[in-house]
Amino acid sequence: MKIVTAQEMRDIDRITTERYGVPSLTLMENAGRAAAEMVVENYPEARSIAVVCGKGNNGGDGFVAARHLHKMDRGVEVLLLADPEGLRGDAAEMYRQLGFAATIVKSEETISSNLQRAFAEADVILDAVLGTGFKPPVSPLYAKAIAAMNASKLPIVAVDVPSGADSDGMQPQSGEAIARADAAVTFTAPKPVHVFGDLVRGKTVVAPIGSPDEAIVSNLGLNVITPADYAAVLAARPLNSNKGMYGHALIVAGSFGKSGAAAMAGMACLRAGAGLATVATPKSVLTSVASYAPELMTESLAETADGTICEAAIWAIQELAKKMTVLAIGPGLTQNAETIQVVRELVRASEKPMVIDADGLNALVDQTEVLKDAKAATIITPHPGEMSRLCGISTKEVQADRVGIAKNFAASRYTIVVLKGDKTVIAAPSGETWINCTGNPGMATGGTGDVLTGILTGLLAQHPQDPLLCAIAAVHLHGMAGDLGRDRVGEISLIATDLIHALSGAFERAKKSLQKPWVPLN
Ligand SMILES: NC(=O)C1=CN([C@@H]2O[C@H](COP(=O)(O)OP(=O)(O)OC[C@H]3O[C@@H](n4cnc5c(N)ncnc54)[C@H](O)[C@@H]3O)[C@@H](O)[C@H]2O)[C@H](O)CC1
Ligand SMILES: [K+]
Repeated sequence: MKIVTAQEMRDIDRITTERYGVPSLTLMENAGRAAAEMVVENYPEARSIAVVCGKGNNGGDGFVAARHLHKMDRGVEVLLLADPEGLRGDAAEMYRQLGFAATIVKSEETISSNLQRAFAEADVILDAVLGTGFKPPVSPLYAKAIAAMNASKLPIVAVDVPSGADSDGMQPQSGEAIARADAAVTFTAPKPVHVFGDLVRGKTVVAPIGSPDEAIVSNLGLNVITPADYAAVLAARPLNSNKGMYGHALIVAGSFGKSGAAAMAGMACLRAGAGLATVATPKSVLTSVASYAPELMTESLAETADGTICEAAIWAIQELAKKMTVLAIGPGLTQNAETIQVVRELVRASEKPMVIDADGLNALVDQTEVLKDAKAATIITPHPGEMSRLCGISTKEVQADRVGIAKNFAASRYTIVVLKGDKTVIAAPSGETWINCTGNPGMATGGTGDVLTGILTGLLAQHPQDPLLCAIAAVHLHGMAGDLGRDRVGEISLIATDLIHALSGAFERAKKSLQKPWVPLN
């Protein structure tokens, strides 16, 4: 789903009205109704809602939401931070249609006590103070309103954007002058703040309000991953399926002391739906990898004195690869000098699509040209540290421009880059770029990267012709599995195998979300 700027959103609204004949008042009606539904869905127990409205169209959405909440038998108090006479256009019309009296709070002296009194009687606050029309700095009156909302203990649902936030900001935002938000509903398409702002604690959803797809255009060139973007991966299988239809993945992984990385990648690959998964691993660790799960096949490789894959294994791996659909190289390999040579030779010569991760990437430091010359599609999955080594810059520099760095590397090495971390970036050689919003800090634990490699390889085994589709699907599902695992065991106790167990739930959640009109971003 495209990310659009505030100005592009205004253009989309205008074009929707001018070219597609949808009145702007209808857009506002749909937006306000979605906001009311978001409150009820997220807080079904809430009996009383305080709707705080500014004087622009964001406030207009608030009036519509208030009318609908009232119709849904909720107690509603509208707190209008302006003179009703000063309302214009659609917002003025929606104010007229409200159907009950609003409380006008426009004095800086009394606003705090007025809002405190209203909040004492409410269960939820709907924040409709400022939206995409906000120009900093926040006026003193609005600043007091935002401070009062933030000081209350109530959950806050943001209409469009948390008030006071920069809609177009591409970095995390914080500060006193921005409303905190526990949930947000935005309209038509997400703005950069919804993806990069780190302002909403809970769910952010995008509600369609009447703009046709053709009207949603953006020059940002950035997309956020949603299940609809990888629906092909979620499709039901034909009844006459056999395992040959879902590919055979070869995972070259593991070393003495790191058998778990190989096993987790292999299991995640199977849980992602690969027909068959074979883990090729040094002789001395084969038994431990094989004993992890009976469904995994294993191949024993010649090894160095350190129990890592040795150069003599290259021929055997290449022979094996001939029968495979896809290859993954990296989890738990170590940086043994011989093993590094194995990786380089495999990447150089492979004729099958490849996922390269972890020590597979460390082996390519100063050798990244090999990616450009690869015979088949490659997907690399570096974390920021690995990316910094591949690019010869510091991790801090990578983190300061994650999108730019991933895009450059993808275009110059002709590879798909999955730059991991909070808000994983996926960049394709074509310039197409995706951002992921699923996942949580609990996933910062050993082995979650191996699980991602496994999921990605499993999807690629099924869809070898579409590596970008597999990359966006794998990253989104992996984050969702992390969220489901977190809901079960908590952020602190989450471990990588929880993600493997939760992957089936992630597939189910993604499929379910295809049925809903609202698009969840996280
Ligand atoms: N498709 C859609 O996205 C739709 C969105 N809608 C909603 O409309 C707002 C944008 O409305 P707009 O009137 O352009 O702007 P705002 O309401 O966000 O704010 C403008 C309003 O506030 C004043 N203002 C601006 N900056 C400040 C400031 N620093 N301090 C105080 N006041 C400020 C300004 O003068 C204006 O009066 C969008 O977010 C959606 O919620 C529509 O409903 C239709 C479809
Ligand atoms: K708002």
